[in-house]
Parts: sequence; structure tokens; C-alpha cells
Amino acid sequence: MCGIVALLLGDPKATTAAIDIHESLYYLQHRGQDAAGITVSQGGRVYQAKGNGLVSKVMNDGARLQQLPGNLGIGHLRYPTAGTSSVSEAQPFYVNTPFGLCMSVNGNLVNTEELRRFLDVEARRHINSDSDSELLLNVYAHSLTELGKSRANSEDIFTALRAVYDKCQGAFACTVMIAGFGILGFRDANGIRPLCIGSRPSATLEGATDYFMASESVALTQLGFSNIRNIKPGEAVFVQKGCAPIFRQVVTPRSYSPDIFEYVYFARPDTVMDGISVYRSRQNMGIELAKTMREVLGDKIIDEIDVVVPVPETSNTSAAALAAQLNKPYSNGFVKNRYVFRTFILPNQGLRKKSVRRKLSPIECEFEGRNVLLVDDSLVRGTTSREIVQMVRECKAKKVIFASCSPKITNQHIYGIDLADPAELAAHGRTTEEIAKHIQADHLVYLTLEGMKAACMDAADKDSLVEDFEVGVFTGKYVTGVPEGYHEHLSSLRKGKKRQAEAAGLASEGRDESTRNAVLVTNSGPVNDAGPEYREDISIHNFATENRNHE
Ligand SMILES: O=P(O)(O)OC[C@H]1O[C@H](OP(=O)(O)OP(=O)(O)O)[C@H](O)[C@@H]1O
Ligand SMILES: NC(=O)CC[C@H](N)C(=O)O
Ligand SMILES: [Mg+2]
Repeated sequence: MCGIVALLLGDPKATTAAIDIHESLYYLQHRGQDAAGITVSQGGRVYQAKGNGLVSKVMNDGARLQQLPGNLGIGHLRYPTAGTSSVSEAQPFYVNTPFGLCMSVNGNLVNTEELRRFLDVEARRHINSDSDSELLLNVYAHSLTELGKSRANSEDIFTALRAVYDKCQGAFACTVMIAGFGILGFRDANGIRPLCIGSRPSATLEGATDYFMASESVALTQLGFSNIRNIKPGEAVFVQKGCAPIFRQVVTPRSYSPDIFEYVYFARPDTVMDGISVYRSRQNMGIELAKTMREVLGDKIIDEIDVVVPVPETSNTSAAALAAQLNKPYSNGFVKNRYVFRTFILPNQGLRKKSVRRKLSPIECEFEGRNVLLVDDSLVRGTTSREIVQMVRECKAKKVIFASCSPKITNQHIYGIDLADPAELAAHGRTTEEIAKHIQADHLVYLTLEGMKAACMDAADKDSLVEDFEVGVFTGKYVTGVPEGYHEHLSSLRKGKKRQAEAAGLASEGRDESTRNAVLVTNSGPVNDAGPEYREDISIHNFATENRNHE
């Protein structure tokens, strides 16, 4: 679930867009820890720095910003869902034809094979990586080229987008920079992935306005932007140098169904997404979960609970509300190591496992001799819950009850969160009792899907247009539908990649990710690194290009 941004400074002489973009990426780091990148433009020339790692590492604590002059630009934080973790798939992507186009994508496409064939055979564009985002950029670039203009106007920018909506199936929110011209943002026709825009007065040119787009409102508010407006499903916004933004409904919206996973896990609590406060939605989930627990477990078991403990960090908000609703003491019984990041979005299972203990440690006296209720936002592979329950038992708790703010996760997430092969999900083929046994809890309670949806809807402000939520991970029904054989295709890609990694001896658990190469690309397109690729899941092999015969 990547983070994307775009900025246009109102002062045409300004050169500091990269400084603000860099700053904003710190507020979105939780959306992707694998790679980061910034691309800016000055006088029509494109400058770019990207690589594997956190923003601070890639930008060398800001030292690289000196090489990034410009008054407009885009940024990206990557959490891979397609292709590999290779640095050649770090974003933004750049293509020189037409006009110098750069793109940052949050999302995932489900018809990549078809797009690859189209780009190879019909559009005759070379694709240099396994990333689905590179495909999306090239579909747009091809469509813009087909207009046959040597200079584009804002109308052309929107017209060319129609092909993206026609051809690309899946979920996407994108920011684009057209070198020296302006910034563009657009969102899929169901509004699955988020994007918003805001403005602030220019600090250096009186009367001028800066415009900024980002995945989450927190990045805007922290940088002094206000008048925040969500881009609607199927809508685009273009901000040309020196002009006010133009909003355009490119295609008819199919629905307004944001991904519910943003609210339960992904987004920061200080974000308001599509008119719904993430913080309030999590509080409501806690309240709903308390009610469900009473229904499922009965008063006796609830009365015996001595303490409610969140599994930091995302569940803190829900757990506090749940404790208040049950009238039970709340304790921060786990200490979160502030130097360890999100474990779920780490790229392999060995790292995830190791990270849980490194990240969370129990305060023994908060558990000893007590009936403990542990609350987490989600139970996906069960990596966290198994370790945590074990730790609480080591602290001599009397009883361990586990409660999840999400319903059972039984299906793949196909729109930008790399959940796992369904067979790796804790709930795969198991009843609730069997899952409780698997994580060694005495009882396990899940929030219902209706409860979770209601919790989010009840947190909506009066202007929110959200109609429903994308909940395919819980139901197996996805708002866009998927091409026939897609799940089997994903599964065989995963297996192939795993076999490849094992054969190369690279699948060892807990391998140090810092051995990956990082490069600084300035004013250039995607570059293939020679570094090891040992991500254990999806890799899409570029058969089309490989088999191309020029004779
Ligand atoms: O069942 P699992 O496969 O372990 O996945 C679920 C866990 O992963 C996430 O935590 P994470 O450490 O990523 O982030 P957080 O600090 O925001 O809670 C999530 O909040 C759950 O705790
Ligand atoms: N999490 C995301 O939004 C991923 C974007 C894109 N599919 C990639 O793998 O790079
Ligand atoms: Mg967590």
C-alpha cells in the first residue's frame, strides 16, 4: 500500500519542491518501507533520486535534496505488491516520450498480462521491469502520444486518461508530473485507493498558491495545506503552472468504495480519508467489538477479564475504546521498540517473525496472574498473535483472550496490500476455535463485517460521499471483479518465485534486507540493478519482451 504525493509551488522561481516532498514522505512512511523516491522538474528538466530503504536512508537524511532543484515534483513510498523488491521497481517511474512523464502509483492491477501484450505488440513500448505501475505509466504515455501533439494542453491531459480507465483493471491512485508543465492526480473508478488535494499561500510569492496532493490528509495538514478535497472515483485533477486546479470526471464512477483496510490498519489515525476520520472509525470498531464479545462469550467470561491490552501500535485506539465500553482497566502492557517499524509489510516471513519480538516486549507485572484480553486490529498470517500470546503466557497470565477488530481474513487482497497466499492466512480452512488453538488463545473473537462497516460509516462527516467499502479480503468478492484464472496465476507466480529463491539459496529466513543495492538515478529512466532479488512472492516474468524477435 504505497504512499504517493505531488507538489506544485506557486512561485515559478522556487527551487525547493523536493524539500517539501521529502518532508511529506516522513508522514507517509507507514505506507511503504521498501523504497522511496522523489522526482522534480526545473525548466523542463527532470531530476530524480530513488532507491531501496526508508526515506531517510534513500535521501541520505536530506543531503541528496541538493541534487533535486525544481518548483514541481512527485514522490513515492513503496510497499511492493507486484513484481519484485528490486530497486529497478522503485518509483516514481519516468518515460521521456511524450513530454517527460513521471508517475507514482498506489494500487495494483489485475490484468497485467493483457497490458504487457498490448504495450509490446500494439503500442511498441519497451517495459523494463516487472512492475505493474510501469505498465500503467506506459498505457498513459502511449495514449498521450497517440493524440499526435507536439505540445499538450490540459484538455489533452484528461483526454488521454480515458485509455487508462479503459485498459487498466484494478485499483489505482496516481500522481503524475509532466516536466515543466504541471501535476496531475487521478483515482480509479471505484475510489478504492485514496488521494486528496489541498492548497496554501506561497511563502515566497505574494498572491500565488501552492498545491499539494497526497494519499493521506495528514501529509497536507502537517505541511500547512488546507481546503482539503478528496479526488472522487474516476476523477482527475490537473494543476498547470500558474493556474488553479481543474477537476474533471474522466469516467462515470462505478461506486464509491474505499478499501476498508485503510481504516482498520493502513492509514494513520490522524488522517481523515474520504470524509471518514480514521481515529473515530477505530474507536467505533472497539465499541462494536465490545458488543460482539459480550454476545459471543457471555457475561461471565467478560466479567472475569482483569485487563485490556492493545497489540501496539495500530490497535491502541480501538483497544482503549473497547476497554471503556466493557468498563475494564486498560494497560499499555507491551512496550513498542520505537526503532522497529511495521512488521506486516516486511517482505518475507522470516523477517516478520523476528521483528515481532524485537518490536514488542511485555511488562511482566501487567500480565502475571491475570485474565488478559489482547486486542489487535487484524489477524492475517497470525505471525504477531502467535508470538504475542506466547509472550503473555511466559509472563504467567491466567487466561488469554484475543480479539480482532477485523473479521476473519480468508482471501487475498488484490488492490495494493500483499496479504499472502490464501494458504498462509491464519483463517485459511480453520474454524474460529481452530484459529484460537493455532495462536494458543483461550478464546478468540472477531468483529463482524457489518460491525466493521458500521464503525467506519458512523465516523463519516456530513459531506462524505462514501457509499460502501471494498471488503474482498473478507468475502472473496472484489468490486472490480478479476479476470478468470487470476488467483491461480498469482499462486503459480508465487510458487515459481519461491522455488527460484530457494534454488539460489536466497530464501533464508531473516536475511538482511540492507544488502539490497540502492542507486541514485538523476535525470534518467528506470535502471535495472544487478542486485539480488529474493522477494519470496510475486514476480511477473516479461515473456513478451524476452521473446521479441527483431529480424
Ligand atoms: O497476523 P499478522 O500477519 O501478524 O498481521 C497482523 C498484524 O500486523 C500489523 O502490525 P504491524 O506490526 O505491521 O504494524 P503496527 O505497528 O501499525 O500495528 C497489524 O497491526 C497486526 O498487528
Ligand atoms: N502497494 C502499492 O500500492 C504497490 C504499487 C505497485 N503495485 C508496486 O508493487 O510497486
Ligand atoms: Mg500491529
